[in-house]
Amino acid sequence: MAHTDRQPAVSFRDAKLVVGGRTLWEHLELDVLPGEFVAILGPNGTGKTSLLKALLGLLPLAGGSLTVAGREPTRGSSTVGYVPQQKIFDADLGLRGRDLVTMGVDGHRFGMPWPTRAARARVDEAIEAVGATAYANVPIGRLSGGEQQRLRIAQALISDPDVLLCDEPLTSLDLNHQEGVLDLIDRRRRASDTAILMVTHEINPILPMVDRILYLVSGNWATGTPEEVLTSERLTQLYGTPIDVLRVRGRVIVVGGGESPDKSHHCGPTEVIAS
Ligand SMILES: Nc1ncnc2c1ncn2[C@@H]1O[C@H](COP(=O)(O)OP(=O)(O)OP(=O)(O)O)[C@@H](O)[C@H]1O
Repeated sequence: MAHTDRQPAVSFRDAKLVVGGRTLWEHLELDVLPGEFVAILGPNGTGKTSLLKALLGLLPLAGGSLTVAGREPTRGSSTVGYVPQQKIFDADLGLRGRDLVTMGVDGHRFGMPWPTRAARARVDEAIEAVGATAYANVPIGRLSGGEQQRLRIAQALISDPDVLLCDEPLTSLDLNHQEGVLDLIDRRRRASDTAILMVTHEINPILPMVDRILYLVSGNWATGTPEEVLTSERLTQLYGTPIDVLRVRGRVIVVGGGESPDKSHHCGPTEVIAS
């Protein structure tokens, strides 16, 4: 549960991001409080991953300001944990899950050749916390998608970050593994007040734990609770084309009409957001 009396974990003020000469979004105003869970939605190419990169200090803003735990984001900071989009590791890669997690110690994501005894103990703890002890010494490319994802989460959390960024962490996971991964993330934010920003094309699996949504569309954006943002009126306004939001047995289905935005989504032809 978010605490309103503390400084925001993340704060965008009149923020503008330009990538490759194109303005992805601008005038963005968003505070994310400690312990808050924010889902970032929108069609392909609207700048969701780029927003995470700005938070990681990898992309500078073209205007406005951005702070993470009160400071400008810097590359490699241990304040921010990052679970990147899933990439398949080569089965012949020598890297073990344990090595991957070790790279997360103190934000040194690109290697830590000689971990100290204390670092090794932290790695063991982080691996145990995600339930990955049994396969931590197996080459990571031989593990299932869900097992790999647990180890990525351990890597992202080992530096005890204030903010956890997740880029489509549920892609290619079955329902069981989706639930396992979400449970890990949700437990963490409850136990440590970690703010979560999760990019996703599938809102339904995370709907029960989402506090707010940031919805990006073609340079425009909307923020609010799921009930506020996921309405036909709000999304029609945002997309500039008729959109219907349906609620079916607790699931949200967004249906575009005419020049529908769903063409640019990963989902089926009529469902913009659905699991
Ligand atoms: N380094 C770069 N140079 C030029 N253009 C880039 C660069 N990185 C990203 N882009 C472009 O910026 C736009 C936003 O990319 P981004 O990955 O942030 O989108 P996204 O909303 O996360 O999309 P998706 O849902 O497909 O993952 C895209 O058009 C992309 O091609």
